Amino acid sequence: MAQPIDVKQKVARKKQKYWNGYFEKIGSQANKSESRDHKENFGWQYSPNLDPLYDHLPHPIPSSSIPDSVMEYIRAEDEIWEGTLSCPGFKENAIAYYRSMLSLARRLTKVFALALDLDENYFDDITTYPGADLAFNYYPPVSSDVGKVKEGEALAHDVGLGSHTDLQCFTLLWQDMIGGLLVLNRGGEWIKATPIKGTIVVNIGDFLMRMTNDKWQSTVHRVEVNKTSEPRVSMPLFFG
Ligand SMILES: O=C(O)CCC(=O)C(=O)O
Ligand SMILES: [Fe+2]
Repeated sequence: MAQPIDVKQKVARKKQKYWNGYFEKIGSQANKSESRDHKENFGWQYSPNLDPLYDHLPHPIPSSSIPDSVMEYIRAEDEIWEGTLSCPGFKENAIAYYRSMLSLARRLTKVFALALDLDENYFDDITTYPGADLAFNYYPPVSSDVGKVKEGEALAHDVGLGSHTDLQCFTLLWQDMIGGLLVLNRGGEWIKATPIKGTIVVNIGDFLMRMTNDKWQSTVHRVEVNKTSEPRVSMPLFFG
């Protein structure tokens, strides 16, 4: 994110058809009743080519090895990686992280299945080609940005990322030690998800809420505007 804007715009999401690439600051608004989001991010969508489950196949995986009914839902746009090559190691490290999170997510589906009194392999068949999207979120310190806040929007109402639930089954969220993530508890109070070193936050998403007939509820959460002097980084994997 420290790259010049023209380098980042080379991989701009608006040049892509799907949710792949770089999204500029104040470019999104997760909740229309709150401010635009004071964050930028780089994200990408699932590709079987990155999935450890298919390491035994030749790469790139021939499309004949993937069912047509799956191919039509693959949203990866590999050209985004070309535009990141000026950052040595970025692509390799990003993909290594993605692959470990994908493996962890699959292990967690077994824990969830057992917790729901199901066979531990219950989710295996429906996660062979999962929705698995990763984002690197970057929340710059907002003090230097205040002048750019839309007129009429009080800073007190500004958010890093507006209140929302995640769409997929669950999210594995790594966050740095800056803090700012809030979750809404069942009593309607916003609770700080204070960062704990070496841990990740697991949020239930809307699909799992639907699949469990609302027994497990998707977590409403948001991120406060970053008023510290350091940028904040988080890395969610949305899995479903
Ligand atoms: O940055 C965070 O802590 C939360 C990110 C998030 O909720 C999202 O990207 O959906
Ligand atoms: Fe979220």
